[in-house]
Amino acid sequence: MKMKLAEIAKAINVKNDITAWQDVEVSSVAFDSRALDGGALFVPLSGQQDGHEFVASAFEHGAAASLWASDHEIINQNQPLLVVDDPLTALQELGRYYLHKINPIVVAVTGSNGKTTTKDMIASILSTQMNVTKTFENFNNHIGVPVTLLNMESNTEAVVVEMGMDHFGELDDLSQLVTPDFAVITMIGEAHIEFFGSRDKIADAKMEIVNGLKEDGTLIFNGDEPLLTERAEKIEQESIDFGRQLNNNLYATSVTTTAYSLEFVVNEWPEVTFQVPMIGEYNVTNALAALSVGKLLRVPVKQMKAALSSPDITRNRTEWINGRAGEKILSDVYNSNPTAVKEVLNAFSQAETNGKRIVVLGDMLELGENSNEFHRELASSFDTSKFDEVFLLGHHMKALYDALEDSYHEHVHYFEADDKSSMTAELISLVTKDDLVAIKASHGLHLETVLDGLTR
Ligand SMILES: CC(=O)N[C@H]1[C@@H](OP(=O)(O)OP(=O)(O)OC[C@H]2O[C@@H](n3ccc(=O)[nH]c3=O)[C@H](O)[C@@H]2O)O[C@H](CO)[C@@H](O)[C@@H]1O[C@H](C)C(=O)N[C@@H](C)C(=O)N[C@H](CCC(=O)N[C@@H](CCC[C@@H](N)C(=O)O)C(=O)O)C(=O)O
Ligand SMILES: Nc1ncnc2c1ncn2[C@@H]1O[C@H](COP(=O)(O)OP(=O)(O)OP(=O)(O)O)[C@@H](O)[C@H]1O
Ligand SMILES: C[C@@H](N)C(=O)N[C@H](C)C(=O)O
Repeated sequence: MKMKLAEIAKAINVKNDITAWQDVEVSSVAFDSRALDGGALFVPLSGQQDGHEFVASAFEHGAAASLWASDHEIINQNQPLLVVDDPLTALQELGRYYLHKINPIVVAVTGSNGKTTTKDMIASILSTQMNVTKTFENFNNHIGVPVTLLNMESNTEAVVVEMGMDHFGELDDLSQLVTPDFAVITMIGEAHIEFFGSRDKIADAKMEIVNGLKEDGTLIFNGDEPLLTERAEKIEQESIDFGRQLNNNLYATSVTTTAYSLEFVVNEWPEVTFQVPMIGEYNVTNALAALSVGKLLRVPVKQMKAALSSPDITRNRTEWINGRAGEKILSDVYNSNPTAVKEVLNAFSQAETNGKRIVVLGDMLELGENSNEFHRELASSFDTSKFDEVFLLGHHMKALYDALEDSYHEHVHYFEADDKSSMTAELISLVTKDDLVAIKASHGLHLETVLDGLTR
């Protein structure tokens, strides 16, 4: 973004006189003084600490201006400060203003699983013929979405916005903020079910993404999910479905999978074979969602095929990386929930190896009162013929450990959540160059530290 403070002051109803700084130009927004580009507009947000404590540091690191909450006493009157009631609200209002100024096509993506991957695939497809801005990594909430909007360059033609939620009302707010032309729902799983109680309620919350959908907009949804099909039939806007069942608008045929790639044909283009360099048959479904958007925006199929053959995918989403001992690690440590774990284990079990298949799982969080049952149920994905060693970390994984002990004996290893170092040490002692390791846990377990131990 490039805007002068005079324009920003009007857009977000600034309380103070900024005439002295009206021609100061900002070229980005930032909420962390430790990670900002020169010329940024700093937005002091409240977390464990008050972001206002870091405004001076932001200026030292090159910020051109900063928002400032009106209930905070101004310490330095000589700096370009824009006084507002609430910096977060001001950030969102500025995002809305800038979105309407640039006026790109807006694609919003949500779903229990597959949001980030599908967002990346859509952006790769649209980038073959448009200037595209997409959500940075997983910046998908009430802070991340306005930051995404404000990251747009002035020539942006399409913005692909990932939208996350873990409570009712959050997608409503985000959808009303971005007013999408296309709203994509990847699937309904059990992520954050602790705050909803059922998948049915999760589906209700996910459908909030339609609340801001333009009248001539389109809902693109996973037609294999009855909870979505029954809700999509009730909306006013157009809706089209995708999925593996043959009654979908777009579906895949002749799918072949390896540990490193997927190959499939889609009903709409029987003469084309798509290749995606990723593991996990669920990524065929994500690709079908992305192809649905590309088709609606008339991207030529050859361009879509090329885009999916080398998509720009965010890290730590079922990606293969090399371990220090020569092993190959399937890293999926950003987050976890039952459907995602089952999908990854299924894919991992098909990966060829002359060595051992080692599974490392950390707790799946926010699953509510049935959490232990969700963890115990993962046992159905295990078989000593598929996986040779199992490492489990965290309080809830004890339920899975108890379920596997009789079949795995000394080949199942349990560790408390605060004992990652012991698990890492035992893993390192066990792994050899021919082995494959799959590693997955909820964000809160921070298994990336175990990954570091295996790769550094
Ligand atoms: C408010 C904020 O910025 N938080 C970030 C901060 O967390 P923390 O509370 O520790 O901040 P501090 O108290 O340390 O500092 C307060 C502020 O001061 C800034 N600051 C600090 C020190 C300093 O030297 N200079 C500074 O400027 C600091 O930046 C704070 O602004 O730091 C964490 C570590 O970097 C960040 O992770 C944290 O960011 C929060 C989580 C955030 O929301 N970031 C968004 C940009 C974002 O989109 N993050 C996504 C994850 C979003 C997510 O969890 N999505 C859910 C679904 C939606 C759930 C929704 N209900 C929700 O609440 O999010 C999902 O399941 O996907 C990401 O990071 O991937
Ligand atoms: N369509 C899908 N169906 C089921 N599981 C999926 C699907 N797509 C991805 N996954 C699983 O979810 C994990 C996270 O994928 P991705 O980051 O794309 O989803 P996300 O919705 O952004 O997740 P999060 O909300 O945790 O960031 C993958 O590594 C895989 O285990
Ligand atoms: C990323 C964040 N919203 C999230 O999903 N947290 C869960 C509980 C986790 O820690 O994995």
